Amino acid sequence: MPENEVDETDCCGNGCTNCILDNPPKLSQQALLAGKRNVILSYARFKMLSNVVHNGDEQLRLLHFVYVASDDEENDSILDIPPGHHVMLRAELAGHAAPLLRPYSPYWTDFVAKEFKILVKLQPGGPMSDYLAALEPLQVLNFRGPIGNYVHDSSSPKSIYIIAQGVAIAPTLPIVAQVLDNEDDMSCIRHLMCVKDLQHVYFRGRLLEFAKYWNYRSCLYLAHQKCGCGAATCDELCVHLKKELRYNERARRLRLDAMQLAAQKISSNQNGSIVIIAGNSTFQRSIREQAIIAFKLSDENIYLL
Ligand SMILES: Cc1cc2nc3c(=O)[nH]c(=O)nc-3n(C[C@H](O)[C@H](O)[C@H](O)COP(=O)(O)OP(=O)(O)OC[C@H]3O[C@@H](n4cnc5c(N)ncnc54)[C@H](O)[C@@H]3O)c2cc1C
Repeated sequence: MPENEVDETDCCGNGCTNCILDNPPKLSQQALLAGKRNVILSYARFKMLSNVVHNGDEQLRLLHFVYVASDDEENDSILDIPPGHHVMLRAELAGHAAPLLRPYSPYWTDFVAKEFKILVKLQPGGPMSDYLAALEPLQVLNFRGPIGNYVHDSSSPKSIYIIAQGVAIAPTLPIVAQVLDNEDDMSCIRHLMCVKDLQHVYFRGRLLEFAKYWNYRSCLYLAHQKCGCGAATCDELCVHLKKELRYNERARRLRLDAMQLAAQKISSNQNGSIVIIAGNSTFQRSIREQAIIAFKLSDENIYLL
């Protein structure tokens, strides 16, 4: 059986937007070109290198994994998880008759060293969360992928609107980096983060590094941020909010809606626009509707991660 083939037992049953049954792990173009094998196409063993608390929040963990080769394996492989794709974690847990499957979206991958990192928000009482919370370095887990349908074509520059909710900012980072790291890519990015307040903005330093590029701009939408100005809403021009922001950070104390999205419209004349939405399914549905109103886009230009 081809190593990227799937059957019903590969589905986690959570109704993911990009279910593995509709998006089986794709053969890697880069691996084919390099004459190498992508190690993660069927379940592969990955050793955990670290399990680190993020942003001072015990419920948030940065997990780092490296591929474990078998003793007789030749060194003819790579790890290709393209931006915007996720992987499936399979774990056999005590008290569960069948293996437990949960998808996770890497925010960093090393193609040659065969390593990747994920940001995990532990869900209270969730079986995979309990398992991951207690994981010690050197424990070995099984992952498979890459799963997804987002493809970026650098030869056709676009206006790219990336809208992320909370921790789902993580899988959007490689999508941004893919554009900014290629100086021939003329695409322009608007990276819009929807979070409760500034405490819940993750990878803030990384966003500021991105902001050095001419074709990138971000904005934080803070639905419940308090501000000394006492007004119902304000933005980075407010002296009180500005004190809480880092250099050049842009923020609005309100929810992102169609009107706010339209105000983020990129003025340059690109080959069309796409919208990428990362977050839970309720968020994806709601932002998709707002994006259709704001940018008059059709469904094929909207990617849900
Ligand atoms: C494509 C995809 C990519 C994902 N990538 C990541 C990732 O990179 N990092 C990450 O932490 N999680 C990610 N998730 C969610 C992850 O797969 C698990 O659902 C999560 O870790 C909880 O698993 P669990 O077994 O502990 O709890 P479950 O038994 O699945 O859930 C326990 C409780 O938490 C609730 N819950 C589960 N997930 C969420 C959520 N996101 N927001 C609010 N409530 C929730 C459930 O409704 C339930 O009440 C992704 C999900 C999808 C579909």
